[in-house]
Formats: sequence, structure tokens, C-alpha cells
Amino acid sequence: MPLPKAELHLHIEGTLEPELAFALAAGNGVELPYKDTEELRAAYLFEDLQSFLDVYYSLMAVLRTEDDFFELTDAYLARAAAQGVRHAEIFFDPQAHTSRGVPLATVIEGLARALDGGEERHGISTRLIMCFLRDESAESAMETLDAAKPYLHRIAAVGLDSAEVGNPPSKFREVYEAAAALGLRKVAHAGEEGPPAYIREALDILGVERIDHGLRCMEDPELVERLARERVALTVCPLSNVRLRVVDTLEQHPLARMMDAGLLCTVNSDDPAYFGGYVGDTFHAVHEALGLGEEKLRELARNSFVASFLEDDEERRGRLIAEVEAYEFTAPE
Ligand SMILES: Nc1ncnc2[nH]cnc12
Ligand SMILES: [Zn+2]
Repeated sequence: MPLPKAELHLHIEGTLEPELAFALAAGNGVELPYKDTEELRAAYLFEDLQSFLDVYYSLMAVLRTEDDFFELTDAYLARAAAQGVRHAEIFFDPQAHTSRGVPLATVIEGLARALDGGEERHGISTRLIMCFLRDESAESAMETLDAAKPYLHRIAAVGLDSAEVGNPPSKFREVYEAAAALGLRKVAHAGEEGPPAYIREALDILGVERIDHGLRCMEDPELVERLARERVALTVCPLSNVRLRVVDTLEQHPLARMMDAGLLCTVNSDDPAYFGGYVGDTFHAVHEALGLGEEKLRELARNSFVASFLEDDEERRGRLIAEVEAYEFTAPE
């Protein structure tokens, strides 16, 4: 049995495996600019975040119906469950779909149908996090928040993703204020490719509770000290950081140093279909490459539940943390 864990940084569109992409393309009459899954996989050699985003957004063309979103999400839950995921807080990018003419209702109803079966079918409790694309305008983000009002009971939090550099958190001050007024919680990608100052803005201007990625905080010792003192969780994605060339190799990843600095780190898969592994694979990889032993892996798993938005189900959180504490390692992940 794998180590129980929560996944807190997972873009559902980033779980679109090539095989499913081709199956959906055939069903929806969408022509992909790749001959087969092999040729598509060969395109997954990224230079940076933008070169990944170009492929990621273009492949979304195959997602058209509510059933497509259901199938995508149910497939993720099955894979995640097999790797010990017991709770998942899942990002989705509404603007990447509405801009292609797919109604928000289609997206959310497909996702929600899969998530509603998450506990029964896969033993995974879930939350949805609606992300704004930071390279789109603040007005577009506000329109998206407005359009989501009929579905607020389905959405736990708002997030901020896509091309970071040149799109600082402060651009979205008003929409985050509006989201908070609607009772939504707040997270944001910051310090992936962007500077430590973006992490400060996310905390001070947007009032986020967690920072997604955040690894560039390591360039700013004062910020590290603050993040540690305030117990701000960082949802770190080591395999993503290597594939998007934020770090050169996994062996050079700062995760171990971040944990040693007292940061509340979790590890996550980000876009597992593109980055070579789901979250259990990520635990395994950091064990191998960084020499993180059993107690460090246990800390990461414990942190994932501590940092989760399970406040409305403290009993489940407590039970899952107790399982982590009692876990006897047979394999590292
Ligand atoms: N790693 C990442 N950074 C920013 N936006 C994203 N959207 C999907 N994956 C992302
Ligand atoms: Zn991400």
C-alpha cells in the first residue's frame, strides 16, 4: 500500500494523456497536428514554461463535451488513487475552454460528475480550484468569476496560473478581493519562473493562503524566514521544474534545502501527463535523486494534509494524518 497523501497542485488539463487525447480527437472530429501518440510525446521536450503552455493549450482542443471532462477527471482519480492519493485539490482553467466556445457549465458539470464519485469510486475526497490565466486581462478574470457564480458551491478556491513573468499578482488585486467576498479561498502560482517579489505580492496584495511552486523564494533569505514563520505552504512540483528548466536536474532541486529551512513543503505533479510522473512517482523520484529518507517523505505526506483545505472535514484530515504517522514503509512512495 502506498504512503497516503494529498495532491494540492494538479491541473486537470495537465492529466490529458496522449492516448486519451487521440481517442477524444477521433470522437470529436478534431484533427491533431501529430501523427500518433509517439509523435505527440516527442513534442514534450520543453524549453521553458511558455513552450509547454503552447502545447498544453493546443491539445485542449480535444476536450469538448461534458463526458470528455468527466472521462479526463475520472482517469486522473484512478491513477492518483493507485499512487496513494486520498485527497486532491484540483485546478482547472475555465478561460482556456470558454475562449474555444466550450461553455463553463459543460466544463464544471463534467468535472463535478467525476469528483462526486471520487470518494466512492476511488477513495479520494476532492476540492476544485478555479484558476485565472494571468496572461489574460484582469477584466477577463473578473468576467470568469462572475460567470462562475452559479457554481460557487462546487468551487473551494481561486488560483492564478499560466505565463508568470510580466504578469505579477498585483494585476489581479480586485478579482481576488471579489473572490474572497464570495467566500472563496485563495492560492496563486508565484516564484516558479517569476521573482521572489511575486511571492510577496501574492501574500500581501492577494492574501493567498498557499503559494504554488514558490521555489524562487530561496533567492531571498528574509522571505524564506517569513514563509517558515507564517507556516505558508508551498506546493512544490519537482518533476515539472526539471521539465520546464526551472532547475537543471532533479539532483539540483532545492526541495531538501527548502525543508531544512523550515518551509512547509508539499510535493505535487502539476501536469503529470506532460512531466513524466504522477505524485507517487514524484515521491519516488525525490527519494532517489535528493536522498530524502522515510521521515522526510512522511513529513511531505503529513504536510499535504496539513496544508489542504479540509477544514470542513477535520475528522477526515485527522484520520489521514494518523494513517501517515502509522505508515510502515515498504517502498519509498
Ligand atoms: N506549471 C505551470 N505554471 C503555470 N501555469 C500552468 N498551467 C499549467 N501548468 C502550469
Ligand atoms: Zn501549476
